Amino acid sequence: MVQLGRQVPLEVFKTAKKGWGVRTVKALEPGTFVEQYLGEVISDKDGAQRGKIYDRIGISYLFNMDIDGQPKNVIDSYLCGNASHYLNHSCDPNLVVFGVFYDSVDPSFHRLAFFTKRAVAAGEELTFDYIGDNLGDNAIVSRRFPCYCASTNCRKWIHL
Ligand SMILES: C[S@@+](CC[C@H](N)C(=O)[O-])C[C@H]1O[C@@H](n2cnc3c(N)ncnc32)[C@H](O)[C@@H]1O
Repeated sequence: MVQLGRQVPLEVFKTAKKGWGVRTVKALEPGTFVEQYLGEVISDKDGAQRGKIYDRIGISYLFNMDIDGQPKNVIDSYLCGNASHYLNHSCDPNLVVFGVFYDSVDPSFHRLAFFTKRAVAAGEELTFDYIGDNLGDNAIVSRRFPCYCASTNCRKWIHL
């Protein structure tokens, strides 16, 4: 069983073009639990309202909890959260996010847990795909902005 409270040492750092980001202090094996996305849990309706405000300031910390295509709650880490608040997008990410039922079986109140999808070197930036592979099409509810992930398969724009 994954202990969601046990975290690997992370460091928030200033990236060249993406604002703040998160890197791992230690090398990580594939499949390592890294962190969960924490914040205020709000309805998808309230999330849409806040999304409009965040669009105006050009940054968003909303994470859609949709795991089955049905409207669900949204996690907003703008005011409270943990280091995952600073995780940036990559088109070739080293993290994957899963909906995890940990202390509730209510389908609206699962946790969002990040795991490594490959081996990660110490000091490497941790990223996930904002478009989402396990969590429907809108991992973070927002807008469109140019992608600076610099991976060889970069899609150039992030459409949220
Ligand atoms: C959840 S925040 C991530 C932390 C953010 N870098 C910061 O400084 O607070 C999401 C925002 O980070 C920026 N961002 C994340 N990934 C990016 C990327 N690959 N290219 C450009 N900007 C990115 C965008 O401004 C996006 O709205």
